[in-house]
Amino acid sequence: MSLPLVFDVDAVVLDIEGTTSATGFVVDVLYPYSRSRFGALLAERSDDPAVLRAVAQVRELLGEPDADAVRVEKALDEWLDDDVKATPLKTLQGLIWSEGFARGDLVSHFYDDVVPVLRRWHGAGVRLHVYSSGSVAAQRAWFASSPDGDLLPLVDGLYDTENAGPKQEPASYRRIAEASGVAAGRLLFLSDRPGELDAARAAGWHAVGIRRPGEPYYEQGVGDHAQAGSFDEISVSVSTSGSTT
Ligand SMILES: CSCCC(=O)C(=O)COP(=O)(O)O
Ligand SMILES: [Mg+2]
Repeated sequence: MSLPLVFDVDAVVLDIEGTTSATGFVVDVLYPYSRSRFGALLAERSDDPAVLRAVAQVRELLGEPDADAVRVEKALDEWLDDDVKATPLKTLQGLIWSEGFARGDLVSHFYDDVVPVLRRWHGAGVRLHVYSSGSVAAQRAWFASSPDGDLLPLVDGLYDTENAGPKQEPASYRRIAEASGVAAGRLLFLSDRPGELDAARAAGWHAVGIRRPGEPYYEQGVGDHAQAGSFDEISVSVSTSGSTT
């Protein structure tokens, strides 16, 4: 095992897929669950403001202002096939999944090392935030319905591509720092994707790449970022002299 990575920060910001949780679970369990329900959602809840807004965003991304429900569903399915993290896809998935979690159809997944470490960091006064392409609604349901019970009390802030912006742009990380009231240099981002780590670092954050065998980005690696194979390899504390904005 490598030496622990040691950070004195006020908050840790967590990516979900590939970092706290298995991409395979998301793709094999959550994606089919949403795919089989898009048609009904578009047909039966076309007046729901969240659905209306997402459909408008799909049409805009397609450049097809008149796309009907069949065309919109086809686009959603194609984005799912290619794991495109399009905001309206994530919004509609979030609506479907949050209802699936509430009904007890779905239970989320966390790697074994994650929950004990999150509890330890939270107990030590480290603030925990989530920044995922999954929508805030999906994140809330994901943390509330874990195999270890409701983990939402551990989490202070939830950020997605709608309220923060794309994960590969430094401006999104600046927005999160501003919204959370934590100075950039007091934030640590954990993610499996090098482009996201680059963007966080460009915004002045600390960043650690999480590399788990079997994950899509494992072979590619995380460039010149510090890396860990599990959360156990990362030590986080909050010094009393830490400056927050
Ligand atoms: C509970 S979020 C579901 C996972 C998901 O749809 C997703 O796109 C996660 O992407 P991430 O940014 O966490 O890698
Ligand atoms: Mg990820």
